[in-house]
Amino acid sequence: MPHLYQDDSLTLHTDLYQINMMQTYFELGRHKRHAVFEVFFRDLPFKNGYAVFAGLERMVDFLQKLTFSKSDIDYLRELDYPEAFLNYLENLKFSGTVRALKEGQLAFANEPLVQIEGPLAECQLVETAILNIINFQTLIATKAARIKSVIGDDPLLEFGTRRAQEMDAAIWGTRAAYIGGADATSNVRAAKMFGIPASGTHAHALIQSYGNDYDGFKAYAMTHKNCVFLVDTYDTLSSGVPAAIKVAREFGDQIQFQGVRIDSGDMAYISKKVRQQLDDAGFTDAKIYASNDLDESTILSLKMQKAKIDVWGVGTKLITAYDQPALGAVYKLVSIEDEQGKMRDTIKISSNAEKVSTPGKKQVWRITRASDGKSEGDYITFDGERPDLADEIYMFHPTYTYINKNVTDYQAKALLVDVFKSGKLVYSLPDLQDIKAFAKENLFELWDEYKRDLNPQPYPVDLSQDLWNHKMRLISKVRTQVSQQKLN
Ligand SMILES: Nc1ncnc2c1ncn2[C@@H]1O[C@H](COP(=O)(O)OP(=O)(O)OP(=O)(O)O)[C@@H](O)[C@H]1O
Ligand SMILES: O=P(O)(O)OC[C@H]1O[C@H](OP(=O)(O)OP(=O)(O)O)[C@H](O)[C@@H]1O
Ligand SMILES: O=C(O)c1cccnc1
Repeated sequence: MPHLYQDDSLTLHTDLYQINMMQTYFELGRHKRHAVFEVFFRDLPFKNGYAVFAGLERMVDFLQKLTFSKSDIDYLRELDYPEAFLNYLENLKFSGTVRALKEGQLAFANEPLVQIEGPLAECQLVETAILNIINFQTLIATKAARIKSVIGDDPLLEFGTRRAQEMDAAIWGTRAAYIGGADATSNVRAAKMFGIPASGTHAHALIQSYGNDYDGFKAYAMTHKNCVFLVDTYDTLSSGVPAAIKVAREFGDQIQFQGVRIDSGDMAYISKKVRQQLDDAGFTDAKIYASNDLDESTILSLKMQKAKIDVWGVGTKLITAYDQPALGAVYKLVSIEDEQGKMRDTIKISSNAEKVSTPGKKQVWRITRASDGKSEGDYITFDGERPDLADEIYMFHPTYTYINKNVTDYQAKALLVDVFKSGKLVYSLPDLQDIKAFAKENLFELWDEYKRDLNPQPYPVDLSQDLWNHKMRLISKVRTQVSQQKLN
């Protein structure tokens, strides 16, 4: 086992280079300069049309508890950081201001999801953990939403813990999956911690230990009221389902025969046969559960084949975000206090147009039509611009500016909400059930074209005219400065 410290903290859950930069800032008297960083991703995960933002609650907890413990400082001393710097770290608490999307909010590429401002060194320290949390949880919430979008109203059970990237990922991934669309989880600890419905059937081992389906189901029925029997251990149609029916008949009202689970084979063919067998036996209410490497494409295919599946158990491909292991959200400096105490907006230029950052402290607005609440797109402004008070806005594509429209009769909703003000938590964290309901509600705002799993239309994320002008000015200013710079 690794060293376990009595005073373990998550504060060192950062990359060494953050501490190194903090040291530079500290020793050169720059650590208290006011800075603004923003978190955003450049590409939506899974080629989906939207992402479901998740991770805020854990991020808040992390920031609230941000202090270097004695053993943290001792460890940094071993790494040879100077005493004056260690003294500074010893007294450090998060004193910054944070705005973020609410959990469950729909998010799109190139818009700020989280905005952290405060003393430069503090903002730098927290980058790694914030990205770690937001990237993972947003990824899993989005994957769950994709899966749920093909499942519709049928229950989606999250079964992934055994295949997750270790324990933390199973726990927080389960929470994120619940926000995005899962209805219950097999992970008992996650269910207990977050108030997620716990759900489960039984494994093949139970049947194997009794040697046949009938004895296995009977044993389970003797010890449980609610029964879902796993019918594919030996032969689903000739043994599993007939044995489940026999036990259900024998136990009658003593149990609630909820249904059967199939976990192998051609699930379209088998589920139809199973449905027939259950119906013929009079168990028309018994549900058919399915699991086995399911994801949105196999589920969609099974739906198209009219598989008779009522409840979907999804593990590996959900909890590991199988087809895309990471979301690439980044944390970029957008504004910094200069020598004169004035804020100076910063930009990062790249030969790749998509990678040029948008300078300045911003706000994101969701523009919806007043008539039906459908979204026209997102509109990024300088903080302080008020599109919600205007009668008309001009929305244009930030690269292909000839794609544009004037929007009237709209509502503009500011998406970044206050979370911390000067280190003090000012946001009351919603209940998980409310977050889940909020995520579902948000989807109603999106046109179906943006929601389809395959090749969705790109959702407009536009800059206000002022912000766009500012970005263009800064690009040419920085280019001029770089070309005039004499390095030798
Ligand atoms: N009718 C179907 N249409 C499309 N995909 C299906 C259908 N039936 C099953 N599948 C999927 O095909 C894959 C079959 O995988 P696999 O060959 O591992 O299963 P199996 O051999 O039936 O069971 P086991 O897991 O015991 O090896 C799974 O991902 C399953 O979800
Ligand atoms: O396929 P997933 O989407 O990851 O769903 C979870 C899987 O975990 C279980 O299988 P496992 O082989 O671990 O155990 P079991 O078959 O003995 O239940 C279960 O039967 C599912 O097949
Ligand atoms: O309850 C189940 O059926 C279950 C739980 C975890 C993994 N696979 C199946």
